[in-house]
This record gives sequence, structure tokens and C-alpha cells, in this order.
Amino acid sequence: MEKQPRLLSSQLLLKNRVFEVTLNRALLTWKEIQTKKKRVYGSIHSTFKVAGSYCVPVPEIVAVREAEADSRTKDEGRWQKLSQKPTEGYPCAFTVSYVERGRQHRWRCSDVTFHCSDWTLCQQWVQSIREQLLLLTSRPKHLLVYINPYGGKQQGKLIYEEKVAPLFSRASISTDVIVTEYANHARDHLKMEADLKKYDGVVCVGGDGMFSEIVHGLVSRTQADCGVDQNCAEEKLVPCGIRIGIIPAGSTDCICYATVGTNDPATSALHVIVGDHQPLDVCSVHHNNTFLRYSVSLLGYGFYGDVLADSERKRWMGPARYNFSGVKTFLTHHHYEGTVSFLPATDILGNPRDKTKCRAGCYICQHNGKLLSEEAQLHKMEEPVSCSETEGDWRVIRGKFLAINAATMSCACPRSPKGLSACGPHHRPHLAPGSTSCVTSCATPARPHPHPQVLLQLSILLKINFLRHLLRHTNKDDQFDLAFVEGGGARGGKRLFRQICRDHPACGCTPVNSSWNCDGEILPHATIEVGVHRQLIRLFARGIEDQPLFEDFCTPSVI
Ligand SMILES: CCCCCCCCCCCCC/C=C/[C@@H](O)[C@H](COP(=O)(O)O)NC(=O)CCCCC
Ligand SMILES: Nc1ncnc2c1ncn2[C@@H]1O[C@H](COP(=O)(O)OP(=O)(O)O)[C@@H](O)[C@H]1O
Ligand SMILES: [Ca+2]
Repeated sequence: MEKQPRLLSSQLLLKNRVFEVTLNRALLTWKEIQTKKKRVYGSIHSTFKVAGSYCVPVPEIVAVREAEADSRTKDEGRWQKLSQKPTEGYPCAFTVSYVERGRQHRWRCSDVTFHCSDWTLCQQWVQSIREQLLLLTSRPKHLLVYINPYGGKQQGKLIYEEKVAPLFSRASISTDVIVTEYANHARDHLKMEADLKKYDGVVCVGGDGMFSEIVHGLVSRTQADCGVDQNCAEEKLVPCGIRIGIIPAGSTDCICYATVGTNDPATSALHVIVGDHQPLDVCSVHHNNTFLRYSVSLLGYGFYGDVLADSERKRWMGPARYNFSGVKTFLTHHHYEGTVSFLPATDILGNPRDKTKCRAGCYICQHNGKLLSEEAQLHKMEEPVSCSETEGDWRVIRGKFLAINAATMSCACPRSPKGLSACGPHHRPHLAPGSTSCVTSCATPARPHPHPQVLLQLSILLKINFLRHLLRHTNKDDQFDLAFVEGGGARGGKRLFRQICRDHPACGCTPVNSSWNCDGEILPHATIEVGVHRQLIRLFARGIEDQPLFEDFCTPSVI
């Protein structure tokens, strides 16, 4: 790494020990200097030895402030030993707040206080660090915050006040806070009223539904401002210019979990403060050339649609409603007839079975998801295992389905830490390659055996298989190695799925439809068209970082 020129370097006291503290444009470092008596040719000499050495990247410094005046007094004795004395009556210490990494991608804000020999030096340090922080132009200064007091365990307001607001104020971020009063309050405020020029970001406190309101408000507003018609499925949408922060306070919080690696409010607040940015693909959902909704996480028909419909009636249970309805829906075992058509994402790296990991700074997400031609061959999707055909470029799957899931991100959440489309160990689909992963769970194979006993056995087998498939959501295994599960990346751009789940063919019996689960909101239409819009929005997140090996909170990095 290129060595950065020193901006400032001094010997300062930390917990009554002497440290060489250095600031350059990239790092704040402090190295302990141990004074040790040493006998040289019969006389006693003091020598200095460097012991512990720590560093914090400047972009991970949250704030710097002068420390309390009384904190220096206990160190006076030590300064006298160093033949210096702190200036009387002035604060001679400063505290640096910085990001400390913990287990499971958690971040917390820690403080380190350095004591200076005089007030002027202390001011010099505070000024220099502040100047470096001012150079970080991607940090937000003024935020618009929406709190959903109704989602999750109804703790949104408390979570914000106790865990987030103090961090924003420490980082000198000013906020305008709106506690929503009804569903779609935030969406409509953003779409029609909010003066977005005043803000560097919008933060939502709630679950995926609250995030979805923000996305709808911002995307609709941007399209209206740019004269783009959302009802036209073929239109290329204009990306939103303002970043979104998610403070998790909902029931699943999968968008936060999948983009940050944890659903911890303080961690999310710190990602906002340091000004992270993570682009995200967004699916648009249309029905008969009418815009229905946008989706960022899961579009699920069958199992997940039924779980959602049932669980909404049990909101009083809080997040546990999903477990209850999940088991109930599984036992009810509905399947639905339909047709899924999609354009396979053969030219895109990062299909659901490739071996690349999507991590912070992911190459695939940064490079348009495009592959050089020979790489395209290497990563070509596997051939379908059953019940599919082709219509030109389109792949068509007809049959009875237990579930059809289109996951635009991993959908990782505490219930499913590796995500819905987890395939190999440690693998997640990418956050913004311009495609979505479609996984169908067929209830019937291509040619069902006519004998009723065989059909019964098949049905039991499929139920066991579906349970195995669901249980794999809760761990890290490959879901695509089950014979009845089909999967693939479907490419972005124009239309991705056509005629998903067309209603029952004309065979005389009454068609029974499920509904779509669209990021946790119910879509009553069965027939939908879906298109992927690459990197339409940006979050205050950085994707999932590779985890260092440690036990507890361990930064600043020991160097
Ligand atoms: C027999 C029991 C089966 C248990 C299977 C467990 C698998 C869990 C997978 C979770 C997938 C999550 C996809 C996330 C979707 C969210 O956008 C949506 C809304 O989130 P929020 O508003 O924060 O609640 N959540 C859901 O639709 C919940 C699905 C849970 C199904 C058990
Ligand atoms: N003040 C409010 N009162 C009622 N519903 C609200 C309010 N604010 C937002 N909503 C709606 O609450 C629903 C659930 O919110 P969400 O954040 O998804 O929580 P959860 O994760 O518990 O489902 C969403 O449909 C959202 O639009
Ligand atoms: Ca919800």
C-alpha cells in the first residue's frame, strides 16, 4: 500500500500509557511506546520500545470531540515524568468515536480518548481530524427519517430514539423525523410532498414493507420528474439519486440483513453515518400493462403467498406469525397450476449456481454483470431437470407448483441466514447484477403416473422433498440439487417473466389461485409480468464484508 504523508504525529497519553499517535489521509494509528530502564556500560538509560499498535481508517471515524476537562487530571503525574505539564483550565484531551467490528457483521461505535500535553496541541488534533472528515463527501449531513410505529414488535420509535438518534447526533447529522400515521403515508409524502433537495438520504425505520414504501415513493417521484411512464412495462426506469438507509424494526428485515449481514439498528446507523453505498436491482411488476408494484427481495407465489395471506390475519402475534402460518401452510399443501416463462440470464455472471460470492465491493455487481464470452460459456446455466420447454429465447415451465419464487437478492434473514437462493456453502446471489433468481418447486413431474396409489406416494414424496427444500432455506445447502426444484437467473432489461402462473387451463374445473407475496405485501393478481431494472436504487450499505477471524469486538485493527 502506498505510504500516506503524515499530517500530524505526537506522543499522547491513553489510559496513562504513552502512545505515538499519527494521522494521515487514510489512517489514524496509535502505537504504545514502552519506556524501559536499560543498563548500558554501567549507567542507567531510558529506552523506548514499540508495543501494541492500532489503527482506524479515517472513513470509519464517526466523530471527534474535546473530552471532559477533568479527564486529564489523573494523568498529570505521567506528563510530569515526560517533563511536560497540561495547560491549566482547558480541555487537553480529545475523544475519537470510530466503527468497531464485532461478530456476525455487527458494528458498534467505540471511543478512544487521548490526553495531550497542552490545549493548543489538543485543538490541533481535533481540527486536523475534523478537516479529514470534511473531505469525506459521501457522508450524509441531513436526513429525512420515516418511522413505522406499527411494524415488527411495534418498537420502531424506541429503537430509533435509543439506538440511532444518539449516533446520528454524535456524527453531527441533522434529521427531520416523521412517524407515519397510516399505511402508505411515507410513500405518498415522498412521492408528492417531500423537498428532496434538502436531504442527502432517506432513512426508514421498519421492516421490508416500510422499505418498500420508500422505494415506491422515490422511484415513482423520480419517474414522474423525468417523464417516464411506470405503466409501460418496456420503459427503462431512471435510477433514484438519493440513498436509502434501513434501520431494521420489522418482522423479517431481509433487505437489511442481506445487504449489511445483520439486522442490528446500530450497525445500520453506522453504515449510514460513514456514507456507504450499495446499488440494488429492482423488479417492476405489471398486469395487463398496468403497473402494480416494485419488488426488491422476494416475489413468491404459492407457498410464500399463502403464508403471507394467512399471517397478515395474525399480526397481533408479531414476527412469530410467520412461523405459525409457515407450518400451517406447509401442512395444508396447496399447489397451483400455471406457466412460468423467462429469459435465461446466460450472459450474466452470478447465476444462482455459480461459485462466486457477492461480498462488499463485488466485481460482478460493479461490472454490469456482464461476462466475456468465454466466461459466459464457463458459467452457463445447467439444463433444466424437468417440465420445461423453450419458445425462442424464452424458457417455459408449465405444471403444478408448490411455490414459485423470484428472488432479486439472497433474501437472507435470521430465519434463513444463507438466504432463499443459497446454493453452495457461503454463496449468495448478487445484489445488483441485473437479474433475478427464479426457483420453482413443481408439485407434479412432467408426465404424472396415472395410477392413484403411485400418485399418493408421489404426493407424500413431494411433500417430504418440499420440506427438505424449505429446511434448506434455514441452512446453507444447495436447493437446486433436489430433482423437483428448478432454478436459474433470469435476465434483466425489458421483460423477464411473462405470464407467470396463467390461470388454470380450460379443463372444466374451477381455477384456484394463490396470491403473490411481493416483499411481504399481498398482490391479488395471479398473472403478472416482471422486469428487472439494474441498480435502480442505492442503499447506505456496502454488501456483506468478509468476516475477520475473531471472538469479540476487536477493532481498531492491531497492526
Ligand atoms: C415449515 C416451515 C417452513 C420454514 C421455512 C423458513 C424459510 C424462511 C425463508 C425466509 C424468506 C424470506 C423472504 C423475505 C421476504 C420479506 O420481504 C417479507 C416481508 O418482510 P417484513 O416486512 O420485514 O416482514 N417476509 C416474508 O414474506 C416472510 C416469509 C416467512 C415465511 C416463513
Ligand atoms: N402508521 C402506520 N399504521 C399502519 N400501517 C403502517 C403504518 N406505517 C406503515 N404501515 C404499513 O405497515 C405494514 C407493515 O410494515 P413493515 O415495515 O413491513 O413491518 P413488518 O415487518 O412487521 O411487516 C406495511 O404494509 C406498511 O406499509
Ligand atoms: Ca411487512
